[in-house]
Amino acid sequence: MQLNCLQVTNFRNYKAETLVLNPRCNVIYGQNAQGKTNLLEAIVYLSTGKSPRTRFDKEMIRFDESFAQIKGDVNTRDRDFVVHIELNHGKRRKMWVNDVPCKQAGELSAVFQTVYFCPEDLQLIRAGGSERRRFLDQALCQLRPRYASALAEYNRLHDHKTRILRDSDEKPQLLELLPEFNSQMVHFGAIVIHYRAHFIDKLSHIAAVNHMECSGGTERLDLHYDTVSTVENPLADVETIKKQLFHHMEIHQTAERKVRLCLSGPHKDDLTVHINGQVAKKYSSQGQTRTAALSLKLAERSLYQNTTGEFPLLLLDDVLSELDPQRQEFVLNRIQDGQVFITCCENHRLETLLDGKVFHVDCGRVLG
Ligand SMILES: Nc1ncnc2c1ncn2[C@@H]1O[C@H](COP(=O)(O)OP(=O)(O)OP(=O)(O)O)[C@@H](O)[C@H]1O
Repeated sequence: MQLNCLQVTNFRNYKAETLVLNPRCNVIYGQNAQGKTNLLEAIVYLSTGKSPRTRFDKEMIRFDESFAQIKGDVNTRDRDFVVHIELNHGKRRKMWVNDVPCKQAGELSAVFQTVYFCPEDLQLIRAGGSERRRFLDQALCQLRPRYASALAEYNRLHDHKTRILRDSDEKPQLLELLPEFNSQMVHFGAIVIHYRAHFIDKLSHIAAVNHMECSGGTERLDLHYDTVSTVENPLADVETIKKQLFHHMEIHQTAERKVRLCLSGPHKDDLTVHINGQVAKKYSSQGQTRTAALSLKLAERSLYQNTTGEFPLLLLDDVLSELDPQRQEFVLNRIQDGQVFITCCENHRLETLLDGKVFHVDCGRVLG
């Protein structure tokens, strides 16, 4: 899969730019704050309908402009697609694939997929469970449309149930709706757990191999899926998970009403990471954290390739300069296939190493 051409209009600090891209490697270089990450953000947004940096679409519209557009010419499964998104202040965004309007962002991921890696991804190992859930969700939503719709439905129900519990003093009659909410949440929650478990199962094997190799054969990486305690085997079929999830909700009903919070369901899931038997979040060094985050992201990329037969676009935002020579070598060896985008502050040896094209970015202009 490859992005042949990217057009941005009024996107972040870009007025109107068109980049004709290399099928292998595209190096985007420039001083700080010139617009390198903005271009990667545009590509991620085009493939997922989500920005890796903000929840608010309006932030991506150029200051003092009323709209922004991103357009990409994509080739995948030997077919050409034009993916197009328009953002407008005060209006819903619009998305098209080959001029056909899209209802959901998942329709974009059906055309092309991206794996984005930036220095903040160290938080994947260091931060709380929400960062790792975000990683799982972002990866699975691109890979499995059924997961994306089950998750959206689950989140909608969860928000609604949270409001009912929160406002239960003022509107106690709404508590009568909870059994219906619980049964719906169990239905969609079981699908979410099922997909997460299978994804982590496959990811853990590839990530462990990556980590072992990247650490020079000295470190063992283990991933473990932590979900609702009554779910005995998250790899089981959806019906079995449903029953066990339902049991958990039942035994937490009274407590939920008391603390007015949703205490049961996969919204509290986590992916625990161990390095040589120790919890990475607590004990890993900077280097181990970087290696583990890298191993996970590159495993995500391999998994896409195993599932779809094509490599997703790999976007490396200012990460190589943060890595020591051994890890740089590891990354560069791993990305000899598929299309890659790399941002950096200097036009260094990458172009020759990976046989690609270099774009110099300066004040929101692409100088070629
Ligand atoms: N909506 C917007 N309209 C106009 N300019 C914006 C908008 N959002 C961000 N910018 C500008 O974009 C620039 C940052 O771009 P970006 O994050 O791509 O930089 P970068 O080249 O990746 O820098 P660094 O190397 O420091 O990471 C800033 O100057 C910021 O003010």
